[in-house]
Amino acid sequence: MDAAFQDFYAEKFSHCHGCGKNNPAGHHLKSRWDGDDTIARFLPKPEYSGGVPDHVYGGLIASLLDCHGAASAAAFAHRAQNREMGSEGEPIRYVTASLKVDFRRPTPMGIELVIKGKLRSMDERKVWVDLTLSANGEVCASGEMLAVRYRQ
Ligand SMILES: CCCCC/C=C\C/C=C\C/C=C\C/C=C\CCCC(=O)SCCNC(=O)CCNC(=O)[C@H](O)C(C)(C)COP(=O)(O)OP(=O)(O)OC[C@H]1O[C@@H](n2cnc3c(N)ncnc32)[C@H](O)[C@@H]1OP(=O)(O)O
Repeated sequence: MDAAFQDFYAEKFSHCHGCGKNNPAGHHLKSRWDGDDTIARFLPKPEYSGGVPDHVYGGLIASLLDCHGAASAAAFAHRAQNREMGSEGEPIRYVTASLKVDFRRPTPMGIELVIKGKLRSMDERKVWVDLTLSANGEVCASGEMLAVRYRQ
């Protein structure tokens, strides 16, 4: 499988609980291109249940949207410069400044979740990403993210 966007994060920035490869207890979310959009797949472990065992905890859903959205923002910004993540030159890094999540229906446990990102708009320093999290082809949560380019 192609490398994921997160595989190109510098070692020192790879400790995120949601997506850092250097966090042994983390989720290791992996985001990739899906045409002009982005996609990640994730199967939650049973301990991430919500109020009932067969529904996923909302905090995990927000976390997946957060990590996928921030990685997608970086990828969209690279493509806008006709580059790919990991290409030569200074990496373009984004952090989440704002994330809105709408929980539309309970997210079932035991089913691979599909997280998608779509570029809404971009300016010099900000990227707005529309997000969805689906199970069995049904959107269970949607989100809107503002990611801001990280200056350090
Ligand atoms: C800071 C945490 C660092 C952690 C990550 C480290 C490095 C990142 C590097 C690479 C990425 C690689 C790995 C990342 C791993 C996981 C990522 C997963 C996603 C996350 O989990 S990431 C953690 C949660 N995330 C934060 O921990 C951010 C805390 N925060 C800040 O560090 C600052 O807040 C920052 C940098 C966002 C901006 O600060 P700043 O001083 O550089 O710039 P400024 O405030 O001027 O904002 C510039 C323009 O954005 C507008 N703006 C800002 N915030 C807004 C909001 N909430 N709503 C609407 N507009 C907003 C302003 O209004 C202005 O707009 P305008 O230019 O038009 O006036």
